Amino acid sequence: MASTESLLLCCPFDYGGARVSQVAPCFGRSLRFPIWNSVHINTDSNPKNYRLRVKVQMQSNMMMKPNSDNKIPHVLTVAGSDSGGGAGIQADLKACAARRVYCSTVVTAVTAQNTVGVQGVNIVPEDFVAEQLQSVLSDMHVDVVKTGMLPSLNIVKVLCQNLRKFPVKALVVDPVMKSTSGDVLAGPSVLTGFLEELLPMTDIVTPNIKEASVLLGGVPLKSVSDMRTAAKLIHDLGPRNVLVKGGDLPDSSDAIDVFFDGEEFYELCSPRVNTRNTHGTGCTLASCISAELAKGSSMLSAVKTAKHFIEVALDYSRDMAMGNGAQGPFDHFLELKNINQSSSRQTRFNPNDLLLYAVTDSTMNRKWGRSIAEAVKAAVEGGATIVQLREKDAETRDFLDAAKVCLEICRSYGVPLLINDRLDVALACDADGVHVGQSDMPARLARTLLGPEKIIGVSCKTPEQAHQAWIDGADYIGCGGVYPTNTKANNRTIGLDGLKEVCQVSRLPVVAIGGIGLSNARAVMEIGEPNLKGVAVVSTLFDRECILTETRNLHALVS
Ligand SMILES: Cc1ncc(COP(=O)(O)OP(=O)(O)O)c(N)n1
Ligand SMILES: Cc1ncsc1CCOP(=O)(O)O
Ligand SMILES: [Mg+2]
Repeated sequence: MASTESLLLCCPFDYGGARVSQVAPCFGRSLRFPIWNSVHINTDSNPKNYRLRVKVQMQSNMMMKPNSDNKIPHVLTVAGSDSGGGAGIQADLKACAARRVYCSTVVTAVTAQNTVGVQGVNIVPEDFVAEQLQSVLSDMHVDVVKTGMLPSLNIVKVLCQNLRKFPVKALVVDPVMKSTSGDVLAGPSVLTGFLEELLPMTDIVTPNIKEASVLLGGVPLKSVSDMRTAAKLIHDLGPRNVLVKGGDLPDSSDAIDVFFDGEEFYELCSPRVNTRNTHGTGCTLASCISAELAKGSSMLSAVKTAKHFIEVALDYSRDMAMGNGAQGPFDHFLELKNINQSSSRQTRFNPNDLLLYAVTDSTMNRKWGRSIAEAVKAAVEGGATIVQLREKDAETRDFLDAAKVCLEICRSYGVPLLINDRLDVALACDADGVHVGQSDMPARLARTLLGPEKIIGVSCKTPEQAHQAWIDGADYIGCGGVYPTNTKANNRTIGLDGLKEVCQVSRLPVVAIGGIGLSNARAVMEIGEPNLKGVAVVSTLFDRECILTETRNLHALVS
């Protein structure tokens, strides 16, 4: 059995698709929770019973990092305490810690609560809420204030006074009115405070469909179309952005949230996770949005990251057993995996990185007598903006060694490095992500195994595949082959029309691939689809004498 600092993994292990069940000592039960640091592969004689021994260390990646102004990103949560630890202040603290942001707390109420329901509420007098606000805001630099349970009108007023006195970068309002168990946490008088004072100061408000209905005087919300209307009407109440959460919408296999920024609507869609452990999702989502804003993200990107974090956390915790009630808490700390603080990629995926996507090929490198690392170095020096190691015939160990060297090179240029097909190699070397095709590891599983931060690209030839890639949590689509190519055998060509069709339905950024070179790259980039972000090329860079020159030439053409 595993000790407190090591986990024993016993799994049928297949390099194309690692299936993992893991004994997690902290919970004393099985949990899917990919925490990788170092992996010792002990190949015994029975290939079905390979054993991976995984040592887990608390890593420096759990530390907070200062923003460009040299200040630690800081969220102040103004919310109620949940004695059960699943929601409220406790969820906010865990969410911010998981997103590596400092979190201070102003407690507005103390609830006696568990997985069954709310047994009691003790409201903190408004003077003492004011005292807590004064203590924090007068002393510490706070980037974002996030509100949860605001149980009295006077508390709302005290909060608004303090926000006027101590302005912050953003105000995130989770208009908590009922607990997950249905108990009332804020009565109708509070609504007046929301409508008259708080919402006009708010940067984003995150109601679920019941809360959206209350904010709008009781109109029922039954469809995504109703959610869009509600988002618009709530926006008219003053907040700059609105996220109406559709998790409770009946008859939907996906969790669809509607985001409205005053100009555009976005339907943010993720698969519904089948679990009882959803207590605290609203608090966590708002806290994650706050944390990302505190780190400097744009609003839409903060919302997307937060939504993805929730999806992955719910998925990891779907079987967790805590309490006897109908709704359990989930585990926020899914991210204790090995990211070396000093050298890891620090920002989330930037679609503009797809501009000039260099994909390596071992046959071409052999032909020209160079190592993978030499080829990668020349490509990034020439201006490649992202690199994929596509080493179809490499031995695992050689591939891993080469990947580590290439990762160092790419990191020193700030260029993301992805691994083609091989999640095991990507995990083992802590690459920035993977690219998978339609017959490789499904993107959804890749997301579960790699966690929310890694980049996942999926090959798509059709609009249906593009839609699925979005649902599965991919970051971008590789679309092709656009033109005929000798690099990938038996690969159907879709032409510029096929590329256009995929771009038009894709909610993800797209990179075109297949037969692209100096003669046609401009035509590809000029198809006029805003989400086509770049070209991915193999032979045009790597089946040439001078990779550096070819990359420079292509870079000049596409930028
Ligand atoms: C950027 C990019 N797009 C598409 C592919 C093709 O991936 P896949 O369909 O899995 O085929 P293989 O590369 O594995 O042969 C890609 N590699 N990169
Ligand atoms: C990997 C891949 N996927 C679709 S086409 C292709 C090969 C692209 O290679 P090239 O740029 O040499 O045509
Ligand atoms: Mg593949």
